[in-house]
Amino acid sequence: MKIESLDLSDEIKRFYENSGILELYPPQAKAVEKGLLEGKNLLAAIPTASGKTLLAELAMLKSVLAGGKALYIVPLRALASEKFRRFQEFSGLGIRVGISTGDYDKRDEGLGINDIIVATSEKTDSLLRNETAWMQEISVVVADEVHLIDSPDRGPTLEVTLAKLRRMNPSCQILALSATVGNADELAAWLDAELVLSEWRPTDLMEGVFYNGTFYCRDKEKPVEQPTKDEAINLVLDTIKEGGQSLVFESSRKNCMGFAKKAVSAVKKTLSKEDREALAGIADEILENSETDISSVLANCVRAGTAFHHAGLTTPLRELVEDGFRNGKIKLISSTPTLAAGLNLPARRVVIRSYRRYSSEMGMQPIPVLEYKQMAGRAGRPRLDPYGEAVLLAKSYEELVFLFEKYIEAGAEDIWSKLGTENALRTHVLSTISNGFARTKEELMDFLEATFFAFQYSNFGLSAVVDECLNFLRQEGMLEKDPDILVSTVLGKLVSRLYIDPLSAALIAKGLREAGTLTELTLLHLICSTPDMRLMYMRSQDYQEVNDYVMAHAGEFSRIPDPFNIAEYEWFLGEVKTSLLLMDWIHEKPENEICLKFGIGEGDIHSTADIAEWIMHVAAQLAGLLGLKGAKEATELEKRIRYGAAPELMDLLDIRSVGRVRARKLYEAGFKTTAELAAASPEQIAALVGPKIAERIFKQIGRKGTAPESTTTEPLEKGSPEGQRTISDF
Ligand SMILES: Nc1ncnc2c1ncn2[C@@H]1O[C@H](COP(=O)(O)OP(=O)(O)OP(=O)(O)O)[C@@H](O)[C@H]1O
Repeated sequence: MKIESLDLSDEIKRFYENSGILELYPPQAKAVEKGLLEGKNLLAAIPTASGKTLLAELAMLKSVLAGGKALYIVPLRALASEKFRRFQEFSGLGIRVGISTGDYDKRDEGLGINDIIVATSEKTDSLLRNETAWMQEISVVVADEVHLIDSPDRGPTLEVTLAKLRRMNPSCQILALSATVGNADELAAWLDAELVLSEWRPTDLMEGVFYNGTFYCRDKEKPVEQPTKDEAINLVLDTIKEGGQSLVFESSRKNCMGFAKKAVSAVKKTLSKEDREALAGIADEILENSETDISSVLANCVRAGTAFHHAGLTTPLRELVEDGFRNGKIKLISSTPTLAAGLNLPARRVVIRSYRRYSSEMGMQPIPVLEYKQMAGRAGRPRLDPYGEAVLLAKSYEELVFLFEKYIEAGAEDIWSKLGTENALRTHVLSTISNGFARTKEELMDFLEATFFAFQYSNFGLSAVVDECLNFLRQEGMLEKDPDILVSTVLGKLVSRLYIDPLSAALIAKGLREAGTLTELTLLHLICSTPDMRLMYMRSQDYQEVNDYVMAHAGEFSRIPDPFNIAEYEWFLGEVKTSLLLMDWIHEKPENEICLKFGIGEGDIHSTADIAEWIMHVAAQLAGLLGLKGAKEATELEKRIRYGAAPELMDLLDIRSVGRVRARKLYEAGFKTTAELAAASPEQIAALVGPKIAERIFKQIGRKGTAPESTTTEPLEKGSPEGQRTISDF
């Protein structure tokens, strides 16, 4: 089906033809036949890189150019940034694109001027809770990676958000993009959507198992040279020899770093002079961006053409590795599965070195087929590779047979709603009531009928869980006591707007009420013991490694007195670790020292600080509303967590491009406030922070006798240690 033949404006057709896209891929053509461009709801359950995003673009563009507004929902902020960058290419069509991330109690009304808005499902939910006006105008909703409805921590928010959006705008078109799942028909039926099921891919995917020097795939047996003792390195070298690159997926950060290091000597020998020069440049940029031991290990790997990629790296470092791989210089990325979650970084060969994952309940378990398919689907760059190869490693013939049966010949599992637990439901019951979607139990059950959970379990058992939630919310003062009506109290509305688990809010209020003197550690412990913070800790990529670390330091951690002495606050060691980590952070301990002490990456410091800042903000708001002690202390701590600095630097830290290190340097040199800075000479400040930063500072604060220029909207220097904040994943 030619782009030319589509029911689209000429300008849209020209846009795609100019980017070399003349013909639709088969699944895209099927979607058009099923009403994609006629406003029909549609679920596309098709493989990675088979054109899902483009399919959604066509519908969004058609609606937007007819006066509509599109909302593109993704699970991760990293993905939001990727899609935002992609959609900015539509500016030539006069289309404005916005990205909504950050604070969850903001309405982001200003974003309403955009035609396409990209947001995470959590942010979308918070915009609904804050009754953002432009949400009523949405004409097309795209739910990307919709199979994540299956995930316990992100799934419930996605399905409730979709239910709310459909309730609010019954006429808006829903486009759900999913990896191949076992029950796509059920998911489509829930969304009243047409279903496009396809296994088609632009690049042939050869899935197989490597055993005893041979790659077994379909009916082929491909011997692979064994220049080293490590089979995975041999596969990487074999790929380089064929002019391709490799992604190697590992089960933990330690293993992915270890593999990248181990492959250095073999991969280095394959590099051309031009590659080495380009790689040296990337390595230097990495070292300019970050001064930790991990980043110097990464720089050394990159110089040799290998790299590792995991959530502990800061965003700038991850982007340098991704760009270096996309432009063909980095030959191997060894990664944890984060990379497979939707990021568009294909490679000729994908090696799944470990198909097991650590689960706290059952130890090492085989990953789901869906997760394997996500990783395997990264094999084969469209238009660049003749094919893609996904390789599982077997140590025995029995394992080879197991892997073929479990992963290659099997279909993906069904996905299941995880909404039916009190932990998942509590926050959504409160927000549904706070936003007026339900004023009685019946109306609440009627609303919940629209969720995927009710569709799969026909509301069985939901009523009992809902009652538990309502009782909890009433006893915590978030709902009016009258059992016949559902009305949020002022506290309930605030908790809903702040986008925090009501249980977290209740624990914070109790802690503020009952704790003794409020020290920094008390307040940090308070927020670290909330379910929202624990979720972040549990979500940390290598829960096993984090847990091992904590247990190894149990002696040290258990000596920390529990500042609360309150029965409900079991002093979990993980919270101790996070509290102590944050204490070091706000006391300006160097990032590398914190990384080494707590066995984490810089990215972890920033994502922990991101969440902690938010929950400390909530603590300040709750203390203010409830008239409890701690509002002032929490407000100050919120800012200290944002910047990782002591109170005296707060004034300087309000200046863009001045982070904790530069602020401390200026302060120690006698420039303690912006006023003292404004009175200084450019030479004095340039001697401390360099001419470029000095210029930026004076642009913002002006110099004695001169007015500051309008606040610069220029982006912070890519990866500058000052103020560069990675963003937590949702
Ligand atoms: N019909 C087409 N003809 C040629 N190229 C296409 C077509 N559709 C998409 N592409 C290109 O293929 C690549 C992958 O497309 P797209 O991002 O839409 O796939 P996807 O399934 O969303 O990928 P991912 O699973 O990584 O999100 C993009 O570079 C896109 O420009």
